[in-house]
Amino acid sequence: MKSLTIRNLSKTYFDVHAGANVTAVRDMSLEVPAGEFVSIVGPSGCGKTTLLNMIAGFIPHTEGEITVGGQPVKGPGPDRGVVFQSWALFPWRTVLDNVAFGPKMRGVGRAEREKIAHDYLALAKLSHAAGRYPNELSGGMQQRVGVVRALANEPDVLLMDEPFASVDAQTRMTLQEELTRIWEQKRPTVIFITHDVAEAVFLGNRVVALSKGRVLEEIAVDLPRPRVWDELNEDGRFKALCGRVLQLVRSA
Ligand SMILES: Nc1ncnc2c1ncn2[C@@H]1O[C@H](COP(=O)(O)OP(=O)(O)OP(=O)(O)O)[C@@H](O)[C@H]1O
Repeated sequence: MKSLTIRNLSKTYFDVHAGANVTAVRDMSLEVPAGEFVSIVGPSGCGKTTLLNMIAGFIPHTEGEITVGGQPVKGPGPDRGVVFQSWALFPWRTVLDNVAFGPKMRGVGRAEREKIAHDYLALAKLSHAAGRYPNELSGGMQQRVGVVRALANEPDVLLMDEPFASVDAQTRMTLQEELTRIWEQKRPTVIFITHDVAEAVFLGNRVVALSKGRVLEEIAVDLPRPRVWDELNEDGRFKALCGRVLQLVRSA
């Protein structure tokens, strides 16, 4: 697993509609030690997705530096896995082949990549769906497969942009519990963007609140793990942390 360092990072877009520059990320610095789970919250337009896209190497930054394991990010790479809200599985491949696709691209042989895929599907309690096609799965299951597919690449850094936003509340809670469980076993470094304050606190070791392209405040989440909703729903510390993060987001 690798650390992530963001130093004095800025991103300015040229907005063709307004005919002017827009600064989406402004002199931002953030240190994420290897294996940490960081949740990122902030109001719409504060630069969350821009930040994630720069870490992924999908878009260039204007100023500053991003390093993963000490190496500067110059473009996309297998050390960083990305999961978006729209999961876009390959519809013509089974669940197993979707999950095995990343290892296949890395040149892993069939037997080995299928073993990797089976292991990750088992971790996410999806073994029964291995032979199905995406259109035979519910939205929540597709979302889980999307997460598992990213994990099967064993990235050092996992970048997640509101991956559970479009599933029902019940499924979302299950996905959150599964993600924390898998993270505890594999310990990738995670950057998780969400608008959901309770989700940010439930998942993270730390919640970073952004405002207008800058880090507004960082809040350590010292709740014990494993975290399960039945316990945390009643936990005074959890509620207090959610209250604090909500206040920050509203003031941002
Ligand atoms: N390709 C682009 N061209 C011009 N401006 C852009 C572009 N992408 C984003 N922006 C602007 O940059 C700012 C930050 O956008 P970004 O999508 O990173 O915010 P966000 O925090 O992820 O928002 P949301 O929570 O609504 O997804 C916004 O003002 C947005 O309009």
